[in-house]
Amino acid sequence: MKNINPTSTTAWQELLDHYKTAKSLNLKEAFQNNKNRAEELTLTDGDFHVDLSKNLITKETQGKLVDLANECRLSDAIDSYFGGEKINATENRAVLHTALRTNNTDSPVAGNISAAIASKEKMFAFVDAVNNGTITAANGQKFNTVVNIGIGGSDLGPVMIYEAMQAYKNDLTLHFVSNVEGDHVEEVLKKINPETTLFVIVSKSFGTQETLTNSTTIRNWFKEKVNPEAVAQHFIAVSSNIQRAVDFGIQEENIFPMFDWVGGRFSLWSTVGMSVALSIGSKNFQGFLDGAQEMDTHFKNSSFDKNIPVQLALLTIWYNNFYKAQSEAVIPYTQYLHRLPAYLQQAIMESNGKSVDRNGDRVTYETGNVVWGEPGTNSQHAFFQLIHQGTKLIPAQFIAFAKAKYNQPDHHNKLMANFFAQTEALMNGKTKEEALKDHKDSGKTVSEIEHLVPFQVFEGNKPTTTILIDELTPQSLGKLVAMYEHKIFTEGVIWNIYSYDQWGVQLGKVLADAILTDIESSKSDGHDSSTNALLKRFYSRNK
Ligand SMILES: O=P(O)(O)OC[C@H]1O[C@](O)(CO)[C@@H](O)[C@@H]1O
Repeated sequence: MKNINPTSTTAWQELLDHYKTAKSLNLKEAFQNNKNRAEELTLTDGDFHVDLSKNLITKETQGKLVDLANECRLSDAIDSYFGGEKINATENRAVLHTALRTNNTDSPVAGNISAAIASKEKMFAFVDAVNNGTITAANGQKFNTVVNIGIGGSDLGPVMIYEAMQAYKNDLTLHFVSNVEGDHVEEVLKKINPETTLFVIVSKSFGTQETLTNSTTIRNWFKEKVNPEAVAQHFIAVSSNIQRAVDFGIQEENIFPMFDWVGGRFSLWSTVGMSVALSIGSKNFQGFLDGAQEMDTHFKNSSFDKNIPVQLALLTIWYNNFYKAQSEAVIPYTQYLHRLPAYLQQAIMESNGKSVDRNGDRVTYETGNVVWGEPGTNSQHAFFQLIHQGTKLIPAQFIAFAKAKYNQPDHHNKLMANFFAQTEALMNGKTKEEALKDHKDSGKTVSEIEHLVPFQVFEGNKPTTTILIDELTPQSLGKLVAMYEHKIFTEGVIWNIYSYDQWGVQLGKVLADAILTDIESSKSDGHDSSTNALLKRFYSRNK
């Protein structure tokens, strides 16, 4: 991929100029002045309807942002991405999670795709055998519980999908142990019957402190509760480090390989999805992969002005680098997606939280957007106040599904009414005149009304993107997640950063190991005075 500093492009300079006038865009007026605005700024792809029209852009802004993508050679970068070039340059690896969801071996990465298909088939054979009772617990009973032991990409993706796919799950109950906190593991062990539980250790490296600590604790507990011989039937592993998994005591046939060309936070399509596949079955898991493939095709083949991930990425760049917005919100209007923001936090912030460009130089512009969110309508009763009336600009993506899973029209209509009302209200705000009108016949005095009205005026003009999808299914979920993956990729290309390493996280791991050695010998004098004092306090109170 070419290393192009985005700020040195003509398009960037033109966007800076354009911003000077564009920043006074009033959305309400823009809609009044152009009856076709919604149509002109809406993108569709099958079951996805993505309305960008309530954003602080015009067709001209969109054109200039597309120029930026072209100058940053996004097309070439997409070819390198799908073509298996080692775009994770600092780790000398290709980035081929897209190869996990295609059956088309007529591709420059046919070898990777064939390996992915073989690994998927092994996973599906296991899943089917557990689900139909061919593979059983050591006592011959059917497994009724699965515990996924993993962290980061080996946890957040599977949890998010499991929660999202509740309407598709079979009678297996899943639990997730991720945090190294002993209380987390204890709380899960309290709930399960080891005799009928399958433990899935998920660790690409099989070297992550949290996962190995939890796995060891659970294995010891299991040996005591059941018997040591039964470990072979109750513990399986997903890893790219087969030897370490074998050394841990997993039978080689029960190790499901991962590939080094799939990054942890993009691995939910691989054998990392084992627990989820067990719970929703291989057919639904295949639907999830098929949906992602649909988005891959859309991303590869659509022109940038009609390309959903590209347009979403360009909006992030517009707000982040020109409006200087500090964060963006993702608000799914369904409880099923309550873990989507947490999942996206890793995918987005671990990928694009970088301050060094591809030449190894400190960037001179903002990268990596902060992302956060919670489901609507709950979030309306929590942080929406700040989006409506705070001082910060928080562009928000609103996601909803036209069709609900259960026939509860009263609930669904109310949910959707809120979904539509919020983006409209964020855009329109409330003028002084409208606020005054609300007090008509209220019985309040003029001075009481005048005192209240300034607090009840909303500036409006708050940007939102509406993503309306037909229905939450394995297919549409896969498509949605892939949409964000390609958005992340596009942002990384334009910011000229490496999106697929995570050296900052590695540093945290090393530092924690060093302090652990101190804690194990109750040492508290090797650090700064704050850390030394905190360690002392910890020793004195942890009794
Ligand atoms: O699957 P592993 O190797 O245990 O790693 C877990 C997670 O740790 C990280 O390396 C850093 O948090 C993630 O990228 C990864 O998903």
